[in-house]
Amino acid sequence: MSSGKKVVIANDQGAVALSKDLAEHLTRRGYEVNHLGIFTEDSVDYPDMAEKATTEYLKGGYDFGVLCCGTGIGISISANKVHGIRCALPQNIFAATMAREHNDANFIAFGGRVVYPEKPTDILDAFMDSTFQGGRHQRRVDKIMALER
Ligand SMILES: O=C(CO)[C@H](O)[C@H](O)[C@H](O)COP(=O)(O)O
Repeated sequence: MSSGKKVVIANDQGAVALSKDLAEHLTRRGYEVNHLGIFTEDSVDYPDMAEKATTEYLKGGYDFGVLCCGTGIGISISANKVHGIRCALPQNIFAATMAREHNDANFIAFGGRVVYPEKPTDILDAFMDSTFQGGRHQRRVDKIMALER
């Protein structure tokens, strides 16, 4: 993961308001945010947005990526098909912390039509303020990545 404070974010029509909130929050936290859209509720297909964001991320220089659709499910499934991407879909602050500490996730997904038990911005904070712990978790992440081959 890069040490740069740069994030790529993309969404479909199911999360226009949420992704705007998250992008603004990231900007307030000092991140350079590359928001690829969409910015209106005109219908797009979430795999296309996942592809755009992961392609941009893999060019390098990004700390992590954020993906949003109605549930977060379709866009995270799509992102996880891309070589080198580990996209988490945490349901709360605890899971977001673990996504980074144990899974070394490089993308986080949210659902704009989901009711979260905690503020999505707090869940995002937990993700970006946590660090991969390595050790036994490195072995498991290596095994995840070996599944791509
Ligand atoms: O991927 C999803 C579900 O897994 C998202 O919720 C999408 O945003 C949703 O499927 C889009 O639905 P829409 O009715 O076409 O807006």
